[in-house]
Amino acid sequence: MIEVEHLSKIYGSTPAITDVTFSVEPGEILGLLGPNGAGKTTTMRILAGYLPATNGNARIAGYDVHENSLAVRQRIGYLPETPPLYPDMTVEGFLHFVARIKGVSAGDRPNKVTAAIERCNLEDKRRVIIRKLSKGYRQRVGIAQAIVHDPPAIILDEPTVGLDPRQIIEVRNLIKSLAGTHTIILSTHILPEVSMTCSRVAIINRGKVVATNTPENLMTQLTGGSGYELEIEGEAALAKQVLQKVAGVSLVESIPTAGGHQPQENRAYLRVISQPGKEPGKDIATTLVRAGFGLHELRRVNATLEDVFLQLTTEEKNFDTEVDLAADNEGEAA
Ligand SMILES: Nc1ncnc2c1ncn2[C@@H]1O[C@H](COP(=O)(O)OP(=O)(O)OP(=O)(O)O)[C@@H](O)[C@H]1O
Repeated sequence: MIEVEHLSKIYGSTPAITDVTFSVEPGEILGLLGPNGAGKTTTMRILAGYLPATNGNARIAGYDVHENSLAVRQRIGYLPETPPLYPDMTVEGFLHFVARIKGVSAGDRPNKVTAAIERCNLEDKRRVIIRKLSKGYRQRVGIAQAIVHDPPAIILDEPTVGLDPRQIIEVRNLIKSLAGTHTIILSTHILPEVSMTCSRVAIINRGKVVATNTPENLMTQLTGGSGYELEIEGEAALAKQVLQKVAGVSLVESIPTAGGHQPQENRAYLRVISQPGKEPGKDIATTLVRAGFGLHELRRVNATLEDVFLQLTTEEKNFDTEVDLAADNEGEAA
């Protein structure tokens, strides 16, 4: 439904995005996740037809966003970072206006406006002037204007930014309810948002897509699955040597402490990453005890999306792995 190929944008001499490639299948929610300045807004503005790319191309429902920008605009709903609202209009009046400029016929408009109002839980605010609405309600009106013409694709730039926790949950649920019947891209710099809302994630850093996959696969592929945290009595370097030989162990590293406890004297703290699909916990315990180490704690820890994100966006050396992953995905999508 959405195909982005080798997209680049250079502002003057500053590259904002470089060779961005990803695709979104019908009915999917793709999260574009990246730190501030990563290039999320630039990518979304190009997709929405508001900004020409310097290189590459993007298609929505088969239409090139640059060459067929009118056809694309009719088929997408776009919520920019700041919702484009007319504060002196009522919610209903504004949605009628948007429906008209989006090409909805006069006969269809009342039904489409009512459907958007219901979908976004705005029934109580139908006749309220937008200026008088809270930020959360304004955001809902922003989403309502994006979906009022019932577009197959929806592009949402940081849809929960500035909302309170309750409003965030409501907006996330609303977005999830739109999946299936709509294809959605949302941008965020909030990690839990991606795990909670999106079926796939494209991590973007310094203008480049460094990984694209489901949140679960990213965690498994990039961190090698789950692992264990250990608190032991004995020489850490020796314990590492012993554990490295245990079947199913891929990596052993020292950590400052385990389980968030205060580190104690004469104790060593280790993190063991297991190979995907392996559970070496029992053998780790047996091996350590047989080798004469005191085992105070062995806890299973699952890799989080935060681990993956930090690995991808802070360590330059990991970029090779990331590019491979992105390439794997392109292969899958083709
Ligand atoms: N109009 C512009 N002129 C020059 N540089 C720009 C312009 N717009 C964005 N940039 C630069 O392009 C890069 C990407 O910006 P972009 O707004 O796309 O990032 P973002 O991921 O959306 O960030 P944020 O989460 O902070 O909104 C940044 O380095 C930014 O400074």
